[in-house]
Amino acid sequence: TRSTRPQRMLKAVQKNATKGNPESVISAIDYFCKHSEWAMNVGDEKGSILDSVVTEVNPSTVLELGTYCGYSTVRIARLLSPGTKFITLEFNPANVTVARQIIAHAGLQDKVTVVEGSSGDLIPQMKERFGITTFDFIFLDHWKDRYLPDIKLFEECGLLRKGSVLLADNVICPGAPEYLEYVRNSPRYESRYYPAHLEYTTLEDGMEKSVFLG
Ligand SMILES: O=C(NC/C=C/[C@H]1O[C@@H](Sc2ccncc2)[C@H](O)[C@@H]1O)c1cc([N+](=O)[O-])cc(O)c1O
Ligand SMILES: [Mg+2]
Repeated sequence: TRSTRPQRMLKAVQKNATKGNPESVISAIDYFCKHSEWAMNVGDEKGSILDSVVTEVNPSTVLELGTYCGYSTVRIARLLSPGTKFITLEFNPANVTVARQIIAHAGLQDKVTVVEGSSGDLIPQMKERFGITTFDFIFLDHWKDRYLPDIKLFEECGLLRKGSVLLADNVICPGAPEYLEYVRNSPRYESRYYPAHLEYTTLEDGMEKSVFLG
């Protein structure tokens, strides 16, 4: 049967990227998406914004929602200090399989744990299963209608501390209007919008950075 887009992306990485070289994995995926098949990776423009926020926060604990093929996982993991706890959640087992191989090709398999399951089920398990008390940095890039329920879940589970940073992809396209309304109007967050474009296109998109105030 026909291969899937994530499988074809993995093949492109294995063919064109140097093992152990995260930059070459990032470039190979961006090249594949620009010249072969569009895919919903955060991309190079928004990826640079992600890089700058991760670098600024220099987190000790990181959570990513929506691994997909591992592109943003590699972008984040390559910037982390040794000993940082990084967990990424992915619902689709086929994506887990591809992501783990792309992360391994970058040589970053020891920097991140890819957990199969849905954020709604796994967020309440973070403390007991992974010994996490609070997250310093959270990247939201999964189902857009899960952004709002999941940020509320973080609050309920006591997983945010004063200064925790949440960065959300796609707040314009496809959009997460209820999430935006919440973080921009809640007195418990300081929010800032980073304008950009939908990956590999000229369509408007952007990322919202929200700092939990405690
Ligand atoms: O739909 C988008 N992203 C949803 C991503 C979903 C990913 O996360 C899990 S869902 C899940 C659920 C619960 N917990 C963990 C993972 C899916 O299996 C997929 O791997 C999207 C769409 C566009 N676009 O242009 O259409 C552009 C983007 O940048 C996007 O991120
Ligand atoms: Mg996205």
